[in-house]
Formats: sequence, structure tokens, C-alpha cells
Amino acid sequence: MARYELVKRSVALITLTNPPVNALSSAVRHAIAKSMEHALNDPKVSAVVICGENGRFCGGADIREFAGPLRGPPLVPLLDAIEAGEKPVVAAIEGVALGGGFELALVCHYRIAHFKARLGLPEVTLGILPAAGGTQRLPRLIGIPAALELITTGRHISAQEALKLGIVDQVTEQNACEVAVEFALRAVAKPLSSRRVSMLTTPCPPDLDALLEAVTMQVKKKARGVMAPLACIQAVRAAATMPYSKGIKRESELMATLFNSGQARALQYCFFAQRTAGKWTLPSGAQWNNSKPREIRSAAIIGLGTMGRGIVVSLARVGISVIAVESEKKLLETGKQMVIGMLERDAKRRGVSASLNLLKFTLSLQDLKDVDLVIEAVFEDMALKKRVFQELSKVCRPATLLCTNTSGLDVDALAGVTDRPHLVVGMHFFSPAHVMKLLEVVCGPRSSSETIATAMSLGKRMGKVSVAVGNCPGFVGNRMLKPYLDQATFLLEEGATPEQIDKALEDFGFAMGVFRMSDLAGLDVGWRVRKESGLTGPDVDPKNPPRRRQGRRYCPIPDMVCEQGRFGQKTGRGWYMYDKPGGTNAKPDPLIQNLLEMYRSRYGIQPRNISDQEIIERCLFALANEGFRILEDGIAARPEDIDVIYLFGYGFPRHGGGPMFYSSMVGLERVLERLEHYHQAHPDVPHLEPSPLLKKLVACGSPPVQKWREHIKTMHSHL
Ligand SMILES: CCCCCC/C=C/CC(=O)SCCNC(=O)CCNC(=O)[C@H](O)C(C)(C)COP(=O)(O)OP(=O)(O)OC[C@H]1O[C@@H](n2cnc3c(N)ncnc32)[C@H](O)[C@@H]1OP(=O)(O)O
Repeated sequence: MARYELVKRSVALITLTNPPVNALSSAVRHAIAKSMEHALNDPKVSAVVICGENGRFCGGADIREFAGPLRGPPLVPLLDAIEAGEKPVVAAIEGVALGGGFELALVCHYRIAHFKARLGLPEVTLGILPAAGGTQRLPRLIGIPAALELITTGRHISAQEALKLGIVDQVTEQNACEVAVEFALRAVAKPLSSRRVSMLTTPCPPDLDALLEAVTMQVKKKARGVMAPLACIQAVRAAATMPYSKGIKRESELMATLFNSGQARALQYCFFAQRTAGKWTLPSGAQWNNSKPREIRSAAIIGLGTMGRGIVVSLARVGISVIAVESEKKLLETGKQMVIGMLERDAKRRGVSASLNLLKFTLSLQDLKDVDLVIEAVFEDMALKKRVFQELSKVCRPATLLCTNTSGLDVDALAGVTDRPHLVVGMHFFSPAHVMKLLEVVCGPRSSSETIATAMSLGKRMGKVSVAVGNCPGFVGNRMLKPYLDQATFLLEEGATPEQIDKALEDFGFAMGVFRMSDLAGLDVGWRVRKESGLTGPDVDPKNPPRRRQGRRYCPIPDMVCEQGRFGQKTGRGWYMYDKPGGTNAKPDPLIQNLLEMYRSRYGIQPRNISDQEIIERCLFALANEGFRILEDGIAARPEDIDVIYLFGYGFPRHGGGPMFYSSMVGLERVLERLEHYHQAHPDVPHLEPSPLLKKLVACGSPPVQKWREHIKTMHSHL
């Protein structure tokens, strides 16, 4: 767990050896304590260097240990003892020094960083705070404003920034360990008192209260309802107003309020869920670590609408040659100008040059004959997409992968019109595609494991969080959205307003309430889908009872909104009104209020007061209920995959963990009881009927999310 050697005759070199990130597990803490004791007591040793094996200093505390009782030596006394020692200790930082790893570096008397190293205190992203002295030492070293920013955001910084801030003493392009050993030898003769960060006086700005207040406001606005950043601010205040001995106690008290909180559990779950999601696996046995992806050097995008443009940018900025295809000259020219503008802005922001030379724009599918992969991003119309896939089959070389960006149509039906169904897969990007991190990789029954591996690996290369899902209408994300949207519109019928529902969801932590999100996405998309599925429009049987379709409750208000040409932000009107088409400042619209009142009086609905609790329960439990069905149907392999989709694609708050984790946190029994209650009140809404899997899990004693898989006996997996 830590290797101890004597180098250059008098330097004790302590190497942390806990792959993959040298986390400070209890065994590692124990080994550090033993090695330090040895080094400090050995008269041959005049200085110490601490480094990490495999070019990684330390990724912080072992997060997996947080779930159980804390064992092994506590970190604070261990770190205090290193700092207080009479022999100089130098941290040789390669790779990462994060969280407890950064705190370990802060107690060393000197810090040498490799130029590619990254440092940071990301604890806040895990729902906790840097509780091994980080909130007390960093402000003393770099001042309150800079420390506050790093601690409340959890941002990783480069070695160069760390040098500028005064966190590290030297940045090197050579082997940081070797440089640190030489540095340590030179440090032997120097006094250590000024190098003990905890002994420094915190440089305190005159307007401390105003600064803390401003940061508090900022944090509350950015991370509504999230506890950890606020606790971080209080801990930093202690560094400014108390001696270290008292400040460290305050840090520990604040940590205690966070450590076992639901938010911390949710955020730590998210950390691992995100990593689990990339590890796709098929019932055939093919999985992420035994299926080789193809190398993709060139790609083509068909359709330069909003999605197509974002996909072109995502591909080009990671060095893939892209041919972009449109059907008309004017559309091609508009798309081209927009893509170039997006790439230039993106390159400027990242301080690199725009990869415009990788782009080619064309009106002819014939130009695609040699590309490695095509992503179709045309209008969401099955007949049109089928024509495109038939054409691609003829034009592209037999080995070209054919992908569709459909947001919910049958990927296998598209595969069926091609000459290579095994090379067809869905790549469902989220809008705007160059910004949103989520990619659903939709595996058709005939998609080969190589095809899936290639789509997953391409997603990763583009910086996406890719999740493999099965093929069914709406896949995972949009399939679950339906019951969620339905509940929101039923609540409108019953007496709520769009603003009230959105506020309840935003207070819960969603980036955007359901109506603001729908306005952003465009209301016409769902309208077209409803018309195609016979729920609205001229094909609906006039004998249908009002507010009922296909044997179940139906709310026609969204159709009525669209009939007025209100398609959301792009038309300047939707569930809200905006200053102009494309405007983003949503204001409640009295016309919507009138529409709701007229609608309710037409159908004799007596509006009632609806509590925020009912809004949250009906929307979120209906959402999770569909998630349980998706697991039963084998459309998602694990609850973590569903949660990752909702975290990265639909703005579900990370401190809630995602719909499935949230259900387990609320208690599956409670979710079941509330769904039964609401289903009894609304028997014509099948989505409120508790799913068999939910019932089964409750009957099995509500196991934790990570164990649900053991209870899912999928008859026929779609993955
Ligand atoms: C003991 C209680 C005392 C409390 C006082 C001290 C408190 C200290 C608080 C902390 O230190 S909290 C931890 C702070 N550190 C982090 O948040 C870092 C988390 N890790 C990362 O950001 C990344 O993993 C990385 C280090 C930048 C490496 O990224 P990379 O993309 O190269 O690899 P990954 O796929 O992310 O990770 C590889 C593998 O390692 C697992 N892992 C990473 N970090 C930790 C960790 N700190 N603890 C446990 N496990 C970790 C990760 O889950 C992957 O494994 P998997 O099996 O594939 O899931």
C-alpha cells in the first residue's frame, strides 16, 4: 500500500501503491503512518519525498470506504504529524492530487508538480467538504477568495495554475519524483517553520463578510438546495476567523453534518454510476472489455438542423474528418456558416485553432462512399429515414457503420431496410449535441457487438457519457419522459399552473421545470408524434369520449397550445411567453391562464389546490415507475444506466442521484404506497399502476439499488 526506500543515501522515498488512483484507503493511511514514523526516527534519513505509483500521486480518500464504518488511522492527526515533523517532506505530484491527496500535499513542506498534473478539492461534488484540513490550509496558503472558489466548485486546476496561485513550489517537465528528491536534499538545511501551512496567518480581505455573502448567494443560485457548498463557505470562514486548532474542529463538525446526508450518498452514487454506465454488457456475453471497437477516422452527418450541426462540431473537435450533407443548397449554406461559427467559438474558448480543414459540405450522398461511419440526423419521420438508409446502403462501402440519431423510432426497422443490419445502431444525442454530455447508444437486436463497441467508444472520444440501451419507442430517456409529462399536464387540468409545477420541480433541484424544458425543446415535436400515433389530429375518431384516447386518460391541452402556433422558445410563445422568438426569458402568459380556465369550465373541472408534494410525487414516482418497467423489459441493463441518462440528459439533480436512486432513498415501500394511492384516485392512468418489479423489490425487503439486478428476471432482454 506504500513502498518505503532510501534513495541518495538520505532521502526516504514513500510511494503510495494502491491502483488505480492510489486512494487513501485505510491500508494506505496505515502504511503512510508507519513509513513516516520510520523516516522521522531513522537518523540516516534527512528528508522525505512522497509520491504515487504509476504516475498518479493520489486520487483522495477511497470513496468506497465512505459507505461503511470508518476504519484505520484517521487522516487529520496523520497529516498534522507529517507537517509538524522536523525533517523536510516534499510531495512529488504526478497525474492527480485530489481531495485527501491534495490535503496530503498541503501538509508536505514543499510541493513539486509535473507539468501535466491536476490538483483540486472535488469533495463538494461528492456532497462533503475537504475535512483533512483542506478548508483550513488552502485559505492560509492562497487567500480566501481563491480558496473559496476552488473549494466550493471542486474545480481541478493545472500545475501551471497551481504555481501561479502559490500552491506548488515548482513545475517540472521531468520526472517529478527525481526532481523532488534533489529538491529535498537542498531543503535539509533550511528552516521549516514558515513551510508549515497551518501555522500561517490567513490573508484576510477587509470585506470578508461581503465576500462570503456574495459567494453564498452565487452558490445558492447555482446549486439550489445543495448543502455541501454552503458548509464549505462556513469552514473557510473559520479559517479566516479562528486559529488552526479551532478551525479544524469547525471543519470536522461541518463534515459531520454532511457525511451521512442523503445528498452525500446520492452524489457518491452518481460518481460510481457514471463509471458503471460505460461498462456495457449484452446477454450474449459481449461486453465493454471483450469487444473491440473500430477506429473511426472519417464520418458523415446527414441533415444540418440543430442536432446535425451539434454532432458535426462534436466530431470535428476531436479530430475526425466530417462530411456534412444537406438536401438543399440554401440549407447547406446556412448549416455550413453555423457549424463554422460554432467551431470557431468553441476553439477560441479552448485556446486552440478551429479544425475547419476537417470539414466538407455537400449536397450529394455519393460523396459518402468511403467514410467509416454515417450518422443520420434528418427530420423525425420514419419514411424519410428509411429512404436515407436505403440510399446509404447503396452508396457506402459495405463496412461503413450506419447510425441514426432518432430520438425514439425503431432502430431495427431502419436496420431492416439496409444491406448490413449488424452495422446499424442508434446514436441518440441530446440537444444541443455539442454541449450535452449524454449519448444513448441504441442496440438493435441485430447490432453486432463490434458496432456497439464502436458507437460507445466514439461517444467517449467525443467526451460524452455513453449509455447502451435497448430498442423500444423512446428508448430509455424519452420513454420515461411520457408518464412524467402526462402527470404534469394532468396536474394542469386539475388546477395547477405551468409556473407552479415548474417551481416545484426546480425547487426539487431540476435544472428546468417540465414546461420550461418543453418550451426549450420545441412543442411541435411531441405534437407531431401524438398525431402520428393517432392521439390527436384529424384521424381521431370523433366518437372518442373527451379527455380519453386509446382507453386511457388523455390531456389535450398541449395540442391546444400547439394549435395556436405556440411551439415554445423558438416562436416566442409556448407554455410561457418570451421577449422574442428565440428568447430565453420565460414569463407567465395570461393567455395560457385563460386557456386553462376555459378548458376547466368546458369540462366541468373544479380546480383544486395542489401541493408541491403532490407535484413531486406524481411526476417523479410516475417517472421512476416507468424506469422499473424498463428494467423489467431489459431496455436498460441496470438502474445506474437509467439514472445516468436522467442526470446527463434531462437535468435531474445530482444530489437526488437520478430517479431510481431517488426512489430507493425515499424508500421503495413509500413509493409503492404513493403510486397505489394515486392509481386508485386515477384508475384511467396506467402509468400510475405500480410496476411488478417495484412490488417484487418491496416484497424482497427493498434492497439497495446496486442489488436490484439480482431480482430482475428479464424474459427477453432487448440489450
Ligand atoms: C476516510 C475518511 C476521512 C475523511 C477525511 C479525508 C477526506 C477526504 C475526502 C476525499 O478525498 S473524497 C475523494 C476526492 N477525490 C475525488 O473526488 C477524485 C475522484 N476520482 C476522479 O476524479 C477520477 O477517478 C480521477 C482520479 C481523475 C481519474 O480519472 P480517470 O478517468 O483516469 O479514471 P476513472 O475511470 O475515473 O477511475 C478509475 C477507477 O478508479 C476509481 N476511483 C477513482 N477515484 C477513486 C477514489 N477516490 N476512491 C475510490 N475509487 C476511485 C473509479 O471508480 C474507477 O474504478 P471503477 O471500478 O472503474 O469504477
